[in-house]
Amino acid sequence: MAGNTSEVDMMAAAREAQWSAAAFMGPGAVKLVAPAKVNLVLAIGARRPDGYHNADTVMHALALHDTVYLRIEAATADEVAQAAAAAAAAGRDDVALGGPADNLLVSIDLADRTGAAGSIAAADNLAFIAADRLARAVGWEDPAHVQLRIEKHIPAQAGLGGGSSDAAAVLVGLAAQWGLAADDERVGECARALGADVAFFLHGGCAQLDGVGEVLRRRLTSSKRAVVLVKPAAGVSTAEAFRRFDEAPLAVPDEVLKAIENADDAAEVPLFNNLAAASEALLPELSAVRAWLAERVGAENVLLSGSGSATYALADSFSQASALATAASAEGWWARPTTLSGLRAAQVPGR
Ligand SMILES: C[C@@](CO)(OP(=O)(O)O)[C@H](O)COP(=O)(O)OP(=O)(O)OC[C@H]1O[C@@H](n2ccc(N)nc2=O)[C@H](O)[C@@H]1O
Ligand SMILES: Nc1ncnc2c1ncn2[C@@H]1O[C@H](COP(=O)(O)OP(=O)(O)O)[C@@H](O)[C@H]1O
Repeated sequence: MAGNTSEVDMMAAAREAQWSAAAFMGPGAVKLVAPAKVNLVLAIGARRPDGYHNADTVMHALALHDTVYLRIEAATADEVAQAAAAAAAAGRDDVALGGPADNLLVSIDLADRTGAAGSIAAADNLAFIAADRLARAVGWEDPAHVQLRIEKHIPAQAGLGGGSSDAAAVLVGLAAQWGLAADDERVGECARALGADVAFFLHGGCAQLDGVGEVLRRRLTSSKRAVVLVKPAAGVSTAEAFRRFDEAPLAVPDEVLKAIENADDAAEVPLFNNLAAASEALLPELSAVRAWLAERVGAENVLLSGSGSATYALADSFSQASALATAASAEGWWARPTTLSGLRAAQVPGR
């Protein structure tokens, strides 16, 4: 039985390697890095009439990242329409049609590397929504097949911004492929409209944002400090965390706001998150993760990232982060050692 399983795994791995090489080598294929983030500070304020909350946040990119491959194949309008009809008839949900003239047939191959495979229909994938929105914003009407392969190392519903970062990477990749300037304001507008987290990933590193968390205020000097991420199997829905927050909103102490304003360097930012209590109320296991980490690195170095369900702890060294990840895995939690980083959603040079 064990022999069979490993044979099957090897076949799957070989097929996947072949698929990947065949589809994404050669002209027109690009490789993009889509980093995760943590919120060093998440200071949630008042609820606005549109349902979103004012948020003052300091985000930091991580070395942990998804990898997004993008390949565009020119096609005729008829070919796109026929392929879309065939995919719909076959009930395929890995393909979605977008663009201002229904001119982009986007296929998404999601390869899970987190060990917690979740399937997302292409039409719901933020990577597709990003492509669709950007094509509409710039009036890109050329018919084409857009092939995306997303290797997911960032778990979903973790507060690590994986979906948002994939979306930012697609914006960056398509903008380059379509000859838009790197700072074309329509790219930034699409990012801000896609969700509160997407805009950060266009800047990356360490940055302070306000608005609902999508408006860049300023950049801070980034850090390379080692970090361990620990996440229970269950995720937290961001929308639900905010609903719970509204039942008992927690104010942000003035000292926190002052400390953010005075910090020029990520290392000077005190960790703070007034959404964490709402997420802990939704998922009590988060308190256990927090207590477990606090005992090992001190409570001041431990925080829930965004709405969770990943908690991060700043470690003294990468080997300490690795040892903590091993011990946390033994508790049954998903855990990874990584570092804070200066990464942003970007094309890998030479690809
Ligand atoms: C809380 C934060 C902190 O970085 O991150 P995550 O934990 O999701 O990673 C973000 O503000 C989330 O950003 P993002 O994940 O892009 O959320 P969105 O899709 O924009 O919003 C999901 C839902 O959360 C609520 N929401 C989000 C942001 C905000 N400032 N106020 C809100 O009330 C809204 O109900 C919205 O419908
Ligand atoms: N490319 C994607 N990767 C992960 N999740 C995605 C993606 N596109 C859409 N989603 C949806 O968005 C939800 C939240 O995204 P996620 O990356 O988990 O961010 P966060 O935990 O930071 O809010 C997921 O539960 C999933 O349903």
